[in-house]
Amino acid sequence: MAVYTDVAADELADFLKQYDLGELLSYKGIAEGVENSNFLLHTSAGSFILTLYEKRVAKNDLPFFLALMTHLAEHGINCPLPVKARDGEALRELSGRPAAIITFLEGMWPRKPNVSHCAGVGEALAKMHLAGANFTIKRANALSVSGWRPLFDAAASRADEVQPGLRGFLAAELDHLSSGVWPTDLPEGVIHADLFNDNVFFLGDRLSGIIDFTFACNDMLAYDVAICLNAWCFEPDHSFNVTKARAFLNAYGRVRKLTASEEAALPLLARGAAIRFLLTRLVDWLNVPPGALVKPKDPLEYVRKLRFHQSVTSARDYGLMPSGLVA
Ligand SMILES: Nc1ncnc2c1ncn2[C@@H]1O[C@H](COP(=O)(O)OP(=O)(O)OP(=O)(O)O)[C@@H](O)[C@H]1O
Ligand SMILES: N[C@@H](CCO)C(=O)O
Repeated sequence: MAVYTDVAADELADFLKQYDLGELLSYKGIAEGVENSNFLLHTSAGSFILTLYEKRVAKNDLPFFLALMTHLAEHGINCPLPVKARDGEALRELSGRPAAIITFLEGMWPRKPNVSHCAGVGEALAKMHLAGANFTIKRANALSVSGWRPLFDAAASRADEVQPGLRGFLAAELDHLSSGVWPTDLPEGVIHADLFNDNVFFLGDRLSGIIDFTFACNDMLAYDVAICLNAWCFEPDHSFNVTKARAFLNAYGRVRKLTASEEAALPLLARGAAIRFLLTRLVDWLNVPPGALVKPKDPLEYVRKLRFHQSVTSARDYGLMPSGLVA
């Protein structure tokens, strides 16, 4: 998260009068993250996170995110719970933004993910996919293939300022991914769609919870797997770590086995996931709002990752044995 919209102390104290959360003791903006404005609140009832939803979040989608967290928590996934105000509603408005308070989750996100973290994420992702199976509200993925072209159009004219040749590289990849190759017949369900290391908390080596459902949607389950390969299985120098990928995929497969079609589609899905994050990062890199407390993420990291996936010929390169045999 970040802070794009500031909240004054008296405004926040007034806002909290709508809840049974006691008295506001202290609060501070959270600089981490890039999407929404977030505050850590300490009240006489405990610690909470206040989110003001910003640019990429459509207000109509908020009931989906809030209901999903409740559903997942009821189905054994450790994630924050929306806090309802006295009128029974969790979704409100503050400083002109849609806003919600969620419960605080203990733990730390891993700054340097290791193989054991990757295995933990694989298991948790598969459990989340199973837990989401009977969630009835639907939300299409606004950042799938048809959502990438507008991002490209918004950044194209300045892309070469970030890296010479980037515009042509992105255009060629987008043309490929939108030429009819993108899978349409893989198993679908609720996906997190942003399960990066800063959205997974650990207590020691044990995964303690998952946060940040603001990109969650219905899409191919294997696309979520591909997002995690990008987010968890590369080193700081952006080289691919097949040991981490194998640990992640095997742990996922022990809970929910990937089908042969899902395995075969992984290289393509990983390319799609890489361009999705490359494009949102590029747009954000070129458009930092003046005065915002935010550190934009490096888009070029995803150029390297995308080039790697372009060189992959089968899921074996990600450490999977043929037909899902555990390595
Ligand atoms: N429920 C929670 N419990 C404890 N800490 C939280 C919780 N929600 C958010 N945080 C803190 O706020 C930070 C940013 O949160 P979050 O990832 O939801 O923001 P974001 O703007 O959507 O970020 P991004 O999409 O870039 O990951 C987290 O890394 C964590 O430190
Ligand atoms: N997790 C994303 C930011 C939120 O979409 C990234 O690292 O680019």
